[in-house]
Amino acid sequence: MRRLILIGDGGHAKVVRDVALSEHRYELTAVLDDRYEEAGPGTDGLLRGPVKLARHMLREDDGMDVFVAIGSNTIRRKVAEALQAAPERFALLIHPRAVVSTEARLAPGTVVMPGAVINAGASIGAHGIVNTCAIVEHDCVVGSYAHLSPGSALAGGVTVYEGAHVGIGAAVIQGLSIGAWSLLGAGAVAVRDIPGRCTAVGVPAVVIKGRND
Ligand SMILES: CC(=O)SCCNC(=O)CCNC(=O)[C@H](O)C(C)(C)COP(=O)(O)OP(=O)(O)OC[C@H]1O[C@@H](n2cnc3c(N)ncnc32)[C@H](O)[C@@H]1OP(=O)(O)O
Repeated sequence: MRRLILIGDGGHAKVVRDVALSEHRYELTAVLDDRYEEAGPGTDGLLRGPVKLARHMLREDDGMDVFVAIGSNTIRRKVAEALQAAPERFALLIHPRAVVSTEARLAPGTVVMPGAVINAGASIGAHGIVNTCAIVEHDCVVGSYAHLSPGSALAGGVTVYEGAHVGIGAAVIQGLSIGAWSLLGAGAVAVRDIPGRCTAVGVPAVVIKGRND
């Protein structure tokens, strides 16, 4: 069984940890987060320590992989890039009760939460989050560092560009795109393409502001 370092010890990481354990492919070894200044055992016996330990641990142990379990798309990218690890050292975590087509492609560093459905021809980029019960219909293309929140739905052939966040319960009708690093608000319905680096809300979704983060 390979060993796994989880980076991040917040709410999202709790759920990622459940997914990792439910797959029985990994033995969880360490939970690293910059809230910990020193390395030491946590109450659960796992190593706790700052994120900077990860690079050394990965270098020293070929049987160890890593997963960046940080909910913020921008921070997840920053931390994943700083690790400078080969793509295959980033775990791909899929909950056993997610439904993923054999004709879908998922990149390393991505997590698929329970109840999510990813249909044929869809692809999910690296370090994505397909959250609880999200639906990714056939032929969708989801970029790296994107987050599809719980209960969100992409109809067929939707493109979600890098770093975009589709809010909880939001929907995108077929063939449209959500621009890079944009946020589609909770419960919104996109009926037109949403440009990059903006926040759009409502039904139908309209852009309310730009985003610089
Ligand atoms: C497991 C997990 O927890 S995964 C995380 C899932 N989380 C989400 O999906 C959160 C998505 N975030 C949202 O929907 C947020 O409300 C945002 C990002 C759209 C807006 O947040 P902010 O940038 O802080 O804007 P703010 O709260 O000031 O709202 C701006 C205006 O938009 C309205 N608004 C905000 N969100 C929405 C929404 N989802 N739908 C409709 N209108 C909205 C506000 O009422 C406000 O209107 P007003 O100016 O007339 O008063």
